[in-house]
Amino acid sequence: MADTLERDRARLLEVLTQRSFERRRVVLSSGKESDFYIDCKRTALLAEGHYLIGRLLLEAIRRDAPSAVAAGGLTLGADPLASAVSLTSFLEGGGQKSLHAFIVRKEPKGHGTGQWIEGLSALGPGAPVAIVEDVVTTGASTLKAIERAKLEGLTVLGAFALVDRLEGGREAVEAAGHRLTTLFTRKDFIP
Ligand SMILES: O=P(O)(O)OC[C@H]1O[C@H](OP(=O)(O)OP(=O)(O)O)[C@H](O)[C@@H]1O
Ligand SMILES: O=C(O)c1cc(=O)[nH]c(=O)[nH]1
Repeated sequence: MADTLERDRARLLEVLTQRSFERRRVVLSSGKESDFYIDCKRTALLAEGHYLIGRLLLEAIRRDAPSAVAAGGLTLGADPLASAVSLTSFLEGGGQKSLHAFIVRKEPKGHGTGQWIEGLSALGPGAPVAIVEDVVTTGASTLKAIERAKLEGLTVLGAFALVDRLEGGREAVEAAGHRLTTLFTRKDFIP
């Protein structure tokens, strides 16, 4: 099992490097400029990437937040991650141990239900959840998901991201009292 997870981790890094990592000038979500970008969606929306992300994020959640009953995060980056974790948990045994997925909107839905979180109705009040994220830069998006989940009555056990760009996001999330687990850091892409 440990061997296959290690192999999956190496393969996910290979796919992210080939498909998602680019050296180019970009403006980031925070408004900061950077000379590289990691578009994790390109990997997460590939069949193989979706599979690998599901396996590896679920394993991290089971290890660091074993009582989580759901995984979700801020749309859009987190959407395929939450889906992958949820599907994988069902395929790996289903039943009581599977994790539901949820999606935190950036703005509340402007009509209909007006809700902030899709998938909330499947979760009871105070339900323990894991926040998932693709890239952590300043940590603002992760914190937005955490704060909204808490405001909607969920209990946040921790955040789980694919890549930590090592630009202060971990410190911000931890300063707010939350644990952050990441599969990779910028050093895996720029040694
Ligand atoms: O740690 P931060 O400084 O918040 O930056 C990281 C966030 O930025 C990106 O999302 P983006 O805002 O580009 O939105 P998208 O997922 O809808 O593309 C990425 O998916 C993270 O959520
Ligand atoms: O900070 C961001 O906006 C950001 C950085 C990055 O490498 N990838 C991404 O999707 N967003």
